[in-house]
Amino acid sequence: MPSDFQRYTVTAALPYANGPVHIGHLAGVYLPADIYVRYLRSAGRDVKFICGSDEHGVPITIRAQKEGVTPQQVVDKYHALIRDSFLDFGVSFDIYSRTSSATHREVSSEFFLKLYQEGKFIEQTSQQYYDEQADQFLADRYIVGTCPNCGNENAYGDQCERCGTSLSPTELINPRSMLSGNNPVLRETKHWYLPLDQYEPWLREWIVEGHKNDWKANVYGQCKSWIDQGLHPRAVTRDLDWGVPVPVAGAEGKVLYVWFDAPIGYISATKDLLPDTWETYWKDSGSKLVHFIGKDNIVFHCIIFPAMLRAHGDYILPDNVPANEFLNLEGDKISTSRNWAVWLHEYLQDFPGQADVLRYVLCANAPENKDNDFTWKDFQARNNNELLATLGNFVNRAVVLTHKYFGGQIPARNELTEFDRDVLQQLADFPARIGHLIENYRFRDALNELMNLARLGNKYLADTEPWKLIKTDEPRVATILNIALQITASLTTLMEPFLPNTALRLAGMLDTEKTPWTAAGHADALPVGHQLKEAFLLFEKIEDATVEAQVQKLLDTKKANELANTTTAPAKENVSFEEFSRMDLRVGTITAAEKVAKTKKLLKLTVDTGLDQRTIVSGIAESFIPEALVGQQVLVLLNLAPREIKGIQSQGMLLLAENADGSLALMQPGQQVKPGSGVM
Ligand SMILES: Nc1ncnc2c1ncn2[C@@H]1O[C@H](COP(=O)(O)OP(=O)(O)OP(=O)(O)O)[C@@H](O)[C@H]1O
Ligand SMILES: [Zn+2]
Repeated sequence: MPSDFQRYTVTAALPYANGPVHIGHLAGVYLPADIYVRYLRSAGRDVKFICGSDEHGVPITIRAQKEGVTPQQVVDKYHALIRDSFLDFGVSFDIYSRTSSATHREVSSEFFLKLYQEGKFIEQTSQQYYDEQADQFLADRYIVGTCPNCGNENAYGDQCERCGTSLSPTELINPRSMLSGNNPVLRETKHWYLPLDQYEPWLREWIVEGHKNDWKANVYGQCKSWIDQGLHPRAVTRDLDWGVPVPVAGAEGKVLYVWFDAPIGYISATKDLLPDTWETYWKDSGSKLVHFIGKDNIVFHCIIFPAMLRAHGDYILPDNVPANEFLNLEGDKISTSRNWAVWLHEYLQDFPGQADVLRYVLCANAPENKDNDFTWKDFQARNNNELLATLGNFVNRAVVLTHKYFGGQIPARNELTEFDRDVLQQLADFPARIGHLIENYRFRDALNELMNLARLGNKYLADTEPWKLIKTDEPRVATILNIALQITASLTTLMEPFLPNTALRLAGMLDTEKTPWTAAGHADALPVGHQLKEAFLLFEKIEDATVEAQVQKLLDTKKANELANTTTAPAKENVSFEEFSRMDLRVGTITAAEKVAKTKKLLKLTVDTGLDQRTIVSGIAESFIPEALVGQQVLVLLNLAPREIKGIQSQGMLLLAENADGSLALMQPGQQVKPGSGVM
């Protein structure tokens, strides 16, 4: 479906600058956006790729307070980290701006002011929660309480993260201030609201009627359900001191709501990029606006922001919002606060030069229509079995054989067989097919088609077996390798949106320039006699140990989270001193230790108690190696009634501390003491 748009304005969700980028962000938003844009550029379209950090809002001020720094310091740190890791990953933004910039303040203020002056807002005074100790209104996440929907005791003032319900602070049961922990009081405050209910008929016509067929089912479905439920006026200002000040008199101490200012950030970033011509990309109906986002941002990009743009009147509306579902990690929801993520900057450090492997895996497994799971095992398998065994192997064979038989020069194509013609015809069809899929936001299918071209190449070489023919029919081998190399040249062009670094390296090996999309699919991309550079491997095998180390890192995180979450057991009832003194607690020295046969947990210990050498059976085999226990001093309860365990008479008990993860630690005297010393 070749479009009649003259230019494209492509945005990717502004990352919130209170944490680094993880693989969920990439798979959901930045990678598909980058593939789309790289393809459009290759196809010769006029496109601007816009992004930047979202730097306002309550989570940032809360984080700053916790860390004892200013909000500006928080956003400076994460803005730089996010910007640099995107760059290393090859996300080819035309601009990566930020909403704390002067341009943004100006553009968002003007936007608000125009709507204000034209009477597009409702002004409303209402009762809102106020923390008297902190002397502050409690916006959004500054207030927590019990969710009226699911009973979660830690729901936020704007949303319950457990059941996903969007809330207003006054709906919370038993509200508490995040600042002081106190119960807040209600106070009057004035805010401006965008009356979304007034836009409902228009939104219904534009989305429910107008985009039924071209928007993704998950996006369309969510929008329709929001509209069907009925829309309500939404406050676009907050009582807060971090953000764009509300630019009207009498609004001191108020800022624009972060979800009002953030999408305007796309516009201000475009203005930063193109101070003179930015308006063409936002106001000319020949511009196609596409927002790449994850599913939790759908309502903001499909309902609220379009209503804002419509209220303003000068702007175009998004042509499509191809939102993705969520990527999970090893079966669990990715979470910044629980550190359950593969962080982009860490990946780039752990896998230097292998950004494309992650790009490949995240695209092949992207959550396009449903939530999906990233596992390290799948990562390894896709690298070793697909990138290396299919794509890398084909290219390597074609180039190595050409060096071996023809000194690295493209050999002449001689008489063609039926098979050759068929393969060349198939080759010719790939660019349009892949391009069509990308233009329809079907990136997984597009990548699979790219791999189908590599599979075609592999099959062609496997079926024609040039390494066998070389002794008898050199002209035939020349034809075969010529065709294999034409496929390789097309692969270079067609892989660029997905695997830009590999495309560059392969172009180096073929000694060609970067070619436009239209140059792919041709039988004469590489002229006869053209000299290739030396062959090298495009992909490396990823070993078991490498992915095991990554899995271990996640297991460590899981353990740390469990430890942090376990609650200390409640206190037991009091005992009298008399009861306590009846216990004969002593220091003993372990003189021998061995595993009890046919058990997993039991060790048979011999302990020197000062009175005797006695046998104690203890369930500690999973925490200690027997040899390491010999010579250790331990606390022993001597007069615990003897008991037979697995046929062994056990006399007494070792005292141990148990960690939340079940691991055990010996209770030992702080220094060596005589065996049999009493404990009191
Ligand atoms: N696991 C995920 N899978 C797909 N998309 C995601 C995922 N996590 C976040 N996104 C998307 O990435 C974009 C940027 O996310 P944003 O910076 O707002 O962080 P977030 O949604 O708060 O994520 P997190 O809570 O993990 O930090 C948003 O459009 C969001 O929908
Ligand atoms: Zn809930």
